Amino acid sequence: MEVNANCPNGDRSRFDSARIPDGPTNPMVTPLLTDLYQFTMAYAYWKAGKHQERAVFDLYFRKNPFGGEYTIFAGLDECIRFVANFKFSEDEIAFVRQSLPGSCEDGFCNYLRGLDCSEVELYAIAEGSVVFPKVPLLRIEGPIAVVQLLETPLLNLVNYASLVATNAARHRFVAGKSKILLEFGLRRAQGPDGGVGASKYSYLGGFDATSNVAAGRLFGIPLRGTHSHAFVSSYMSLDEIVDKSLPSSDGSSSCEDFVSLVQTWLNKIQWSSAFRGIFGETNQSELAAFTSYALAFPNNFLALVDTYDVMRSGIPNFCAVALALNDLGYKAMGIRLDSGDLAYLSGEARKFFRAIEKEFGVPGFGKMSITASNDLNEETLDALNKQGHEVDAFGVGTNLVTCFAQAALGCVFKLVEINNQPRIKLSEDVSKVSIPCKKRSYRLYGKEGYPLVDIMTGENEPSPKVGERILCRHPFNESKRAYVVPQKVEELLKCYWPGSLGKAREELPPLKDIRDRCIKQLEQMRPDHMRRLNPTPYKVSVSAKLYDFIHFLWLNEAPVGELQ
Ligand SMILES: Nc1ncnc2c1ncn2[C@@H]1O[C@H](COP(=O)(O)OP(=O)(O)OP(=O)(O)O)[C@@H](O)[C@H]1O
Ligand SMILES: O=P(O)(O)OC[C@H]1O[C@H](OP(=O)(O)OP(=O)(O)O)[C@H](O)[C@@H]1O
Ligand SMILES: O=C(O)c1cccnc1
Ligand SMILES: [Mg+2]
Repeated sequence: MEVNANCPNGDRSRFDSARIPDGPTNPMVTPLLTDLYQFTMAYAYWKAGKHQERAVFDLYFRKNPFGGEYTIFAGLDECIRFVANFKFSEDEIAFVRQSLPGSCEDGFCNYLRGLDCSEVELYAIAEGSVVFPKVPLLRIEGPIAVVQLLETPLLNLVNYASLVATNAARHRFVAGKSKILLEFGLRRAQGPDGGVGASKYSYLGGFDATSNVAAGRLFGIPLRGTHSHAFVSSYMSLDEIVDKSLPSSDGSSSCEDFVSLVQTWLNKIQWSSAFRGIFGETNQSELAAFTSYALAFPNNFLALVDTYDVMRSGIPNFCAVALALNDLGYKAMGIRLDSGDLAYLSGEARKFFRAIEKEFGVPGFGKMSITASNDLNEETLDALNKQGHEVDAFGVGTNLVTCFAQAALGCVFKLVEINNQPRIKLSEDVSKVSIPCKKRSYRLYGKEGYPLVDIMTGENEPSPKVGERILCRHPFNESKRAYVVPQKVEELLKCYWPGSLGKAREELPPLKDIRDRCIKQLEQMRPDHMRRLNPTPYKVSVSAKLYDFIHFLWLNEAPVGELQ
């Protein structure tokens, strides 16, 4: 048995045989990363001798983000790493002691000293799943005081992760499967954790790569990048290039003056009848920058072409360098556009590349990759699609990582049972009434293979069966109900942390597998749930028995008003 050195409890045999996960990626994620009121409540539970009472909490959200009808669940891996390694240090205990209002008894410090999550069980939907409002993403059971302490960190680990994964999935949906999506947001992200989290969860949600080197190292996300305007404008002239030699790609020969070869090609393009009148003199400092970059990366030459003038300078300069590389057996990668009308410029660039292919007989030159960036978001991607464009890859930063279109997901953590007694939270706003009881949830699939409905049942109800008709009821609206004969039934909540129970525990899959799951699940959804404009809400329901129980409890708990 392989166990992590940070095992939260000296007695490792108390944990199940699966490996204890490493601690959270961010070392800031400690038991103190919670709200003060969780500690004051824990103290009060302890003082009242109530801290060991067995509680069940659900973590769920109430409304899908970005005006859509689906959400991607992300952050589970970090939640389990946190729970598995939950343990207070002496320093932390001392800080809690001094932070609690009034005096704190020694007994509470001793209690914190022995505290871990060995008595906690955590059930969850698989990370990367498509999920819907009101259905618990996590169900956490355990002694009320410790589970209460977990509320804020678990919400913190799930909320942004799921929001940005959903944002990424939505960008992927608009861009289409065939496009490359690059996450470029680190410089604009909400601090270091925002940046690293954005890279991780954008990849999970369907992006192909990130520019964030730390995220590449931490999570194995493919790294991609181009160069910036500073690189282009840092060059003054071709004279700056001292070492001009470049061996051919197969090493059989060497070009002693690559700069001259580039200039020869630029002349050829300039004087060819196909390009006459399109451009005159190009910017020579830009040509120097491109040439220099090609000398450094002959196999990966990609140029940012909008520093001076895309069509009159950037594109012809790029083509001259690419053709010179081609002479030596190298294939240039392409260009990046970072300003202007990206539909128009990508179309013009494509025409230019095709004309080069034809004029100089270079097969494949017309298919040169075009990357676009600059304040992209779902709307601009959609607008570009409608106009028609020739972009192969999109670099998306600010709007993706800051989730500019919606700041937070709004997951909540609600007590649904204590000491086997179901609890409900009432609200004037029906959508905010919690669904009581320790529950199971299932996804029911229809004839066409699409998920039809998610249904929650009481813990001890029999599970829905394939081919057996079941009544699915809207949790709060009496008139909304439907019979479903499922063709496939998938139980959603699986045990990811059994505490010291001997139960089997779900493995935490690698990020790449979580991403694959996300992509596959999104492809399985009925298209009308996915469309951007007025998508159809997915049905979330409860069993007839749970429906009756919710309404019984509601009436029981709600005081009857008196009219005067
Ligand atoms: N064809 C298009 N349709 C819709 N939006 C587009 C199109 N092309 C570009 N955009 C978007 O329009 C905005 C253009 O940005 P902006 O007005 O700042 O000018 P710019 O060309 O980027 O100039 P700058 O050199 O200052 O960056 C960006 O958000 C970009 O994503
Ligand atoms: O626009 P975003 O989606 O955030 O994508 C990342 C941007 O960051 C870089 O430039 P930066 O914004 O630093 O400078 P610039 O816009 O002035 O080129 C890059 O050239 C992109 O434009
Ligand atoms: O590699 C790039 O082109 C890049 C990286 C980060 C931000 N903008 C662009
Ligand atoms: Mg910009």
